[in-house]
Amino acid sequence: MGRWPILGAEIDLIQHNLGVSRQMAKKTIDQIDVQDKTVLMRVDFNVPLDESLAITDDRRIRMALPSIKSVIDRGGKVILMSHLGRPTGGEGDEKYSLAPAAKRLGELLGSTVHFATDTVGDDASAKASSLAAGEVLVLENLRFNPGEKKGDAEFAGKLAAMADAYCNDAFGTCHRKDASMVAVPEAMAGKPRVVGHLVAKEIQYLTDAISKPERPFVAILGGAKVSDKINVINNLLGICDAVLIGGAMAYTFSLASGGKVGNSLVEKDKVDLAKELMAKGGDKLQLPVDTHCGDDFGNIAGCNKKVVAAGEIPDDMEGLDIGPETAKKYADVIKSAKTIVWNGPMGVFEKPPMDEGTKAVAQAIADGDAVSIIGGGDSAAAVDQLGFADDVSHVSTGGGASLAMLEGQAFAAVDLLDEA
Ligand SMILES: Nc1ncnc2c1ncn2[C@@H]1O[C@H](COP(=O)(O)OP(=O)(O)OP(=O)(O)O)[C@@H](O)[C@H]1O
Ligand SMILES: O=C(O)[C@H](O)COP(=O)(O)O
Ligand SMILES: [Mg+2]
Repeated sequence: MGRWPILGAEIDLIQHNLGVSRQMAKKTIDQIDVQDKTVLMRVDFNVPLDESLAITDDRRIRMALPSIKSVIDRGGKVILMSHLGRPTGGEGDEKYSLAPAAKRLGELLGSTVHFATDTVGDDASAKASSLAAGEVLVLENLRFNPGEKKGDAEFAGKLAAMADAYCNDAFGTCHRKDASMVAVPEAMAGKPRVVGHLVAKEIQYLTDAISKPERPFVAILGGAKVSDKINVINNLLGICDAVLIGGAMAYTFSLASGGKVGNSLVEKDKVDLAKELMAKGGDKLQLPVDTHCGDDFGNIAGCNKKVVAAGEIPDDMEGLDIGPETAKKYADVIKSAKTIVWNGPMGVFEKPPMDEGTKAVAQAIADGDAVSIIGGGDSAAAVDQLGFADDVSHVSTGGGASLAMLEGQAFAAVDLLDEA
């Protein structure tokens, strides 16, 4: 691991962008008068749920508490809005309800939290207008309304009309331009539009940590959102010294190098991009050398499983984790790093033994002495569940959002808010 090339121009660009769009001080929720006022607060309650719809990691809810308390403790009313998952508008969407998140919030606050079964319909309007000072209402999943993803102005106008002020405390969603992130605050021009504690804290931490990273700077990328996150690799190659690939992302690369991927999750339309990235990345882009695969995703504990060389996954099997050789190879790189950004588990960590790759990476971070930032709903759940949360420097609530920051992307959802 002797070579750590740095592309100075790309670093300058990132630092420039971080400097311009992140360090502009925004007005915070604590700085506005909320007594008897209604605050419409966008939070990211997109929490991981198990098959019985129990929340497996409530970090995103806990991290929103300071902003919610800031309003209710000062005699204000809070209407919370969030998305959960990616409902398609068809059968089975019930599993994306925010009802479990509203219930958990009530437990954490130790008070009744009202829940509306719609977002801009009769139930939401009735419950919003009867809200008393110090009370909280959670609206149903914003993405049940197609207007949310489309940034629809009419949908946004109805949400905006419910409140006297807007607060963005949804760090995990700050890279999105959904209606609740951009069109709603736009529709509330003239009323206070502020950031919450979580957004302020995350942006500050990530700006400080990644604007001048101590080197070697290693990025670890995995998880399931391949088409969302594969594009970021191009930029990561410019600013990091090594980029380690795991999770489902790995199989698109395998396909690009002519390997056999069986039934693995792949994005065929990203194969050309994967080829370009491999050519650009050279040794810096590190791919798995072996894969732990299985023949039944629905029954991982009981199915046939075996470790094969990367690119040799049998036709009736799928890749579910990095193999032990890859874990060892990645652990060596991680232990010599000084800054680490990790988004996306190395495998299906929810189902042992496919948690082994993720565990090995987490252990290597714990054994090393790098500043480590783990981002993402499921990645945060993984480090918590595997017992490593205290060994990382910062567990960010944003996966895609922290990667977007790393790219130096501007957040329209933050830029349009009031300045302090
Ligand atoms: N080989 C694989 N095949 C299928 N799913 C995988 C594989 N490896 C990891 N996963 C799944 O990826 C999911 C997490 O990916 P995701 O990209 O959502 O990460 P995240 O940390 O939640 O980031 P974000 O906050 O951006 O969603 C986990 O549920 C895990 O089971
Ligand atoms: O989990 C996340 O990264 C955020 O909640 C955003 O979700 P999305 O990727 O579905 O927009
Ligand atoms: Mg996720």
